[in-house]
Amino acid sequence: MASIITVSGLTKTYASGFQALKGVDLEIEEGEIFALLGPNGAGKTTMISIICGNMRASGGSVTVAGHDIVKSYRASRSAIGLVPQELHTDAFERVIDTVRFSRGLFGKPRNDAYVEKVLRDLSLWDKRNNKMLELSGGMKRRVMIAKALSHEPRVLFLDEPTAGVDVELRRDMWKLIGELRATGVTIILTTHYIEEAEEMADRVGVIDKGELILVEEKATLMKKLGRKTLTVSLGEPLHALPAELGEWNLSLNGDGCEIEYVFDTQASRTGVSSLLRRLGDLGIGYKDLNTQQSSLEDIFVSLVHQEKAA
Ligand SMILES: Nc1ncnc2c1ncn2[C@@H]1O[C@H](COP(=O)(O)OP(=O)(O)OP(=O)(O)O)[C@@H](O)[C@H]1O
Repeated sequence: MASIITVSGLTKTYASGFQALKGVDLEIEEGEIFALLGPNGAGKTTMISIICGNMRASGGSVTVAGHDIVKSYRASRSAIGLVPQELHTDAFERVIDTVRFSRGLFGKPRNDAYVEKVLRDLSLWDKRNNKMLELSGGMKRRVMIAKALSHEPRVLFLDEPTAGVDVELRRDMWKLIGELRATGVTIILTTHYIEEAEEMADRVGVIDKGELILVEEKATLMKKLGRKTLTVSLGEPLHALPAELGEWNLSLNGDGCEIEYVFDTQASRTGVSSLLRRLGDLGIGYKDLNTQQSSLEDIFVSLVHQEKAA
């Protein structure tokens, strides 16, 4: 598939001397949904701000739809729709006017049929004459998307589209983004939520401390991330793990009162039932069992570790 965005050797050093991007290379394919994951301060917003032309890079280059973002700023910027994290619109403005106004900012001629299509696609047509202050939070978010789509961009950036929204609204937003992709728009979203990447993305990039440490097909990444930790609370503390438990990768914690087993949830045999059977055979009794999915933070930590070790 053809690339719609090419990022090469991108660096950013802020005036303070802080290096927020340390040479990022990335190709975004036309028509895909790409999720950019990263802990706070990783450099996601810095990278998006540079691609969208809101901030200057210190080094490297970016092209959007074939246009260099510095030499052909207007052409590259008009290929992009950006949905920022914060909602900022005039509370007293009508929905349809704010969307038309955004289109005008890009020098595009008025096109009522297109604006109607965008508003209908986002289920906002019935609200077109409402003032922004009369809308719910979810509707306001959809207006922000309508504004970003108003000038017919080929790429849509969504910066944490579901930060701080409830589960139901998050699911609506995922459905909506899937529908937008079906219209041919390439979508790049940043998120802290692994479920969001799992639900929507075709590919996932992980950025940490200004470096893109991994870019992978989602299916491959989910396989790697499908880890859980089983904690077995023992009836009696153990001084050491018996040799008979050597075939499982276990650790003994909590002053010998807990056995921890990290397993791969995608494996055909997780080893959980055989471990519990072996504990029974050895006469090791337990009071409680608890499993925990690796958190996004654990995953980052383990990815960063793997990267450093490699
Ligand atoms: N204007 C600035 N001057 C100096 N340092 C900055 C500036 N803006 C951002 N930074 C630093 O650059 C790093 C990357 O910030 P950025 O906002 O790109 O991260 P992020 O991945 O978007 O984080 P978050 O998930 O918290 O939004 C952070 O350490 C941040 O403190």
